[in-house]
Amino acid sequence: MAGQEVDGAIDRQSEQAAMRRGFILILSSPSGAGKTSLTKALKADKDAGLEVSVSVTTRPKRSNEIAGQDYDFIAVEDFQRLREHDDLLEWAEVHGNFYGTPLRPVEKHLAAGTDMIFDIDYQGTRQVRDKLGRDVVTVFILPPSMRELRSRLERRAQDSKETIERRLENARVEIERWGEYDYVIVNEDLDRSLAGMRAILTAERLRRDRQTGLPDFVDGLLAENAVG
Ligand SMILES: Nc1ncnc2c1ncn2[C@@H]1O[C@H](COP(=O)(O)OP(=O)(O)OP(=O)(O)O)[C@@H](O)[C@H]1O
Ligand SMILES: Nc1nc2c(ncn2[C@@H]2O[C@H](COP(=O)(O)O)[C@@H](O)[C@H]2O)c(=O)[nH]1
Repeated sequence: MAGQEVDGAIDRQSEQAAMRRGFILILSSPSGAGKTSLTKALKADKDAGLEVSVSVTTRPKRSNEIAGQDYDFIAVEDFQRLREHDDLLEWAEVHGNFYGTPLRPVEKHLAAGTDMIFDIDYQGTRQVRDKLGRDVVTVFILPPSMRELRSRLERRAQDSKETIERRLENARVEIERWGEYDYVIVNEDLDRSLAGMRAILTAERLRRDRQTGLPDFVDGLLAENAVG
């Protein structure tokens, strides 16, 4: 019996040590640098423990996209309604279309202590950082070269020639925002970039101020020491 109580105390201490506040990991980059590829790879990796935010957009669906999974594709009037009702955590006009992050799922996941990943532009990143401060971790993804960026957009073969040119023209303005981010990854090799993302996740999860159970855990440790 005494042994079980001791085991129970240890279990409770482990639970306290594991308690954490959830955070939002934001990825931004010029179009084609690899945010979606990295986000999908992390989503597929159950060990990463990340919920992916599904944005709403007024952009037309690409042939390889699934509505409700890649985006919720909505009309401009519906987008305006979401904005007016404060249903978006952030929103921006990017490459001539509107994009926004629905607020409710974010509130739900963060309250449950689940970390989330956002693929959003620098304008949205500023809004989320202003609202949520230290619960936000930001990563900027750079392409290895502008030539490779163009080649990735062309190889993806999902946008018209005009759309690709417009995105490449906007790339300079976006790249110039790199200094506003906590971490920067040059996405040359996808596996190496993924390893970098996992390292960021691990380090951020170990931050002292995110481990909300630590004070009780340490109290337990010290009490144990006093007895023993
Ligand atoms: N490290 C890499 N090496 C080679 N190709 C890559 C790499 N990372 C991504 N790609 C390819 O480049 C293309 C663009 O990648 P992706 O769609 O992930 O970019 P993105 O940053 O999400 O773009 P957008 O902002 O337009 O959504 C895709 O075809 C993807 O397979
Ligand atoms: N501010 C926001 N930006 C977003 C959101 N969802 C996507 N994006 C950004 O838009 C561009 C283009 O994306 P694409 O899928 O059309 O290629 C890219 O920079 C995304 O990061 C959002 O909810 N808010």
